[in-house]
Amino acid sequence: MEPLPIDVRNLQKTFAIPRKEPGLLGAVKGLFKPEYQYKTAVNGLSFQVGKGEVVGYIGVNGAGKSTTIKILTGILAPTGGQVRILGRDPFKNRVANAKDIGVVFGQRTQLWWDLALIESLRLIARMYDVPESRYKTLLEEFSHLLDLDELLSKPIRTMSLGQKMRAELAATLIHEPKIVYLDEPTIGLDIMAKQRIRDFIKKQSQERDVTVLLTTHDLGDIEELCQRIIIIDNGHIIYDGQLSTIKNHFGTHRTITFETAETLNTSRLLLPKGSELLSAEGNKLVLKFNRSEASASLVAAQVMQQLEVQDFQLQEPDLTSIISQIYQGALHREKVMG
Ligand SMILES: Nc1ncnc2c1ncn2[C@@H]1O[C@H](COP(=O)(O)OP(=O)(O)OP(=O)(O)O)[C@@H](O)[C@H]1O
Repeated sequence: MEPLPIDVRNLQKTFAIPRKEPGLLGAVKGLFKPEYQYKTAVNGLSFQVGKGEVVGYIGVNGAGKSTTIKILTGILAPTGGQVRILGRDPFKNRVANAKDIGVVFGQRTQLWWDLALIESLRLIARMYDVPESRYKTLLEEFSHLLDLDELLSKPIRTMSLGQKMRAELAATLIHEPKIVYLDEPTIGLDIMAKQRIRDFIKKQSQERDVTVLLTTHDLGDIEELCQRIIIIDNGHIIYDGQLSTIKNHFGTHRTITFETAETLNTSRLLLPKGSELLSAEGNKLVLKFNRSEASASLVAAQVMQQLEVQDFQLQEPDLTSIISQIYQGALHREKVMG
């Protein structure tokens, strides 16, 4: 049986930070008899990620996300528990592990600043022993998907943020890693650039079975790419499960927008049970309803009995507000099944 891409059991990382007394005397004392204070960044994490899965790894600043990624990529050694990446210990087998993984840190580049992108890509392909013909095929594919044609001859230092990120993704995937860790891949980008990057990531996971662990504060990334999310808080996992479960549980209200044939006169409109009027302007009517009291089909049917409706749309609950409720402790107050 193939080993799991990511297998984390009871992972723990405690940093020992030297405590320094003030002044020169303190510095000298610290040299001979250092005292430490301890910070546990991750505490008892367990999760597994399968082949081709795209998992959103989210939490507030300082929750422990970067520490986890650093351990999974083999940069840091854990202080407790066990990590296996494709069956290996990533810290003890850093070289072998590096061949199978790709890492993108949103604000840092791993490319050579002064080299043209094409030269960086060629170097990386050579470092990883990518066969020439395979390299050519991938370069062509990535150029098309990430619109790299005009960038290939440009040095990284002359690129805009969005161009750099496209270059970075190409460089990360040119050796066809099985697992990719993406830390804020769309940070600071405009909507078009974000979309291109999300499409690229989606394609890599769907067509090449690349496993993706995605750290982001951009819930649009999560919404478009992840079916499953892991939420981490203060070093602990507080939720690991389907995004849809969280949405259904916390998104108690939905909105439904109707377009009517004639200009609205709401004075005689009888609002369906469990719904309230959000707005009525021209021929657009927006109602909000509580999902535990009414269903979309009932609300729609009752409105359509009274008005000539040409079209209507149901809006999904807004993920941003749901996640912020969870960050504020909503999960501690309720039990949600993953
Ligand atoms: N090298 C270190 N030495 C001491 N403490 C550290 C170290 N690295 C991280 N920490 C602490 O561990 C905790 C978790 O940090 P981590 O960077 O993993 O969080 P994060 O979820 O990635 O946050 P962000 O979203 O801000 O990147 C924080 O309290 C942080 O201060």
